[in-house]
Amino acid sequence: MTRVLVINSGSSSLKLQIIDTAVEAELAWALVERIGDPVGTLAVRRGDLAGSPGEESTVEAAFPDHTAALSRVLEEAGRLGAHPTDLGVEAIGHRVVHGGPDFHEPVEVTPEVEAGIERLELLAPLHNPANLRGIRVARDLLPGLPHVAVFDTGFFHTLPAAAHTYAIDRAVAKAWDLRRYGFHGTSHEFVSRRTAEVLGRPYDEVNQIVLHLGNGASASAIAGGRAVDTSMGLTPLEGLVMGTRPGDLDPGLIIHLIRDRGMSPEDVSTLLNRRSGLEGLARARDFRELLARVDDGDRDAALAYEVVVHRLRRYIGGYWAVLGDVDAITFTAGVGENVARLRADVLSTLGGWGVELDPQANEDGTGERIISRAGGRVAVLVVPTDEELAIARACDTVLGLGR
Ligand SMILES: Nc1ncnc2c1ncn2[C@@H]1O[C@H](COP(=O)(O)OP(=O)(O)O)[C@@H](O)[C@H]1O
Ligand SMILES: CC(=O)OP(=O)(O)O
Ligand SMILES: [Mg+2]
Repeated sequence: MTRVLVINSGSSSLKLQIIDTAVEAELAWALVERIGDPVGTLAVRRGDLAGSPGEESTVEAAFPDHTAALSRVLEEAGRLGAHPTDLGVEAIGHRVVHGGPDFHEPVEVTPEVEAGIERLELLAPLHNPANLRGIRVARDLLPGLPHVAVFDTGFFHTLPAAAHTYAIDRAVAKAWDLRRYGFHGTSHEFVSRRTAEVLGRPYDEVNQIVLHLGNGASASAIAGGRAVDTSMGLTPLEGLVMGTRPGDLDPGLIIHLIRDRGMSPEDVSTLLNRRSGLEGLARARDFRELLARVDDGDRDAALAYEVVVHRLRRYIGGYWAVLGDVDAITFTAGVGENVARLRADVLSTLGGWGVELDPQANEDGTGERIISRAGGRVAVLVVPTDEELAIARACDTVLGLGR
């Protein structure tokens, strides 16, 4: 039996799962949101253990920081009989967003690894500081267990040079490791492997475009199992329009704001990381709120939606040309899995390229499925991502637990 606690620490959230990797079952699950706000929420659920029904506990309270959030999760989990110690957890796996030039594969966290993750905080300010906090808090509260870091950038380590190179002075790029790294790689790999399995084809024979549309959003082009392009770059700012980030923009805009408009680099970082995307265009906190406002006739929301659709089409078209031929387009993550209307709108111009949705499968189905018309040239799928399961499997491999 191999049991792993997986921790995905966000800037203001904490997601946990205890997974039995031998049977790939989820034994417990927890989510804390709005850490640092006056009132946050916590939900803990115990899985269906040995036939006994799962139980859930929800709490509204202030969680001043990640330590407070994790200790409360452990307390509630203990009440439900789902404390990591009760469940015999042997290792803790962490999602770490930026692996920089040094980390490509999942690794056991040593003091050197921790220092490396800390050095990368500047490049992923929404993510790496929280990831590191998650590692430290978990070590304090659950001493004696090995920790494994799994990097979002790992899967994109093998991008061809043409796709990862910024066309700037090579010496500058080399001195500071400035290149496109790509993120959400754990998800793109998991989802693209599942896509091939659902289609019943060998992974290395399928050309695919994966659209991971969550709070952060990214696209990837995968040719026969190898990522050949992805939309995020040196940082998770580049590419698609996201919840609070703009995706692609002219770097001249940043120079202009700092040099001519009196903004500090810190102001610009806040603008681009927290006050752009859906939030900046329409003051929408998330995609559900955006859609509700579009339906109410809100013009800012309608424009934001159009910008999202336009950008997605541009990436799909670009990746099609990079791949030469596309077998499958797969949607995943919170928005990609749940918003049928966005999937239909984005693909509506691609009928001539052999992309045709089955409206019923798109709108009424749930979970993992093919949503294109039977017999069409290009398969379109929804595949729920499971970064936690992928991280738990990586822990097994790194620590040799399953043997
Ligand atoms: N049923 C739904 N309908 C519309 N949007 C949804 C739905 N469920 C989740 N979302 C959207 O998904 C996004 C969060 O996706 P998720 O993959 O959980 O992001 P992250 O992991 O980055 O926090 C939010 O914009 C949320 O509004
Ligand atoms: C890299 C990234 O943007 O992650 P998330 O979607 O969790 O914010
Ligand atoms: Mg996510």
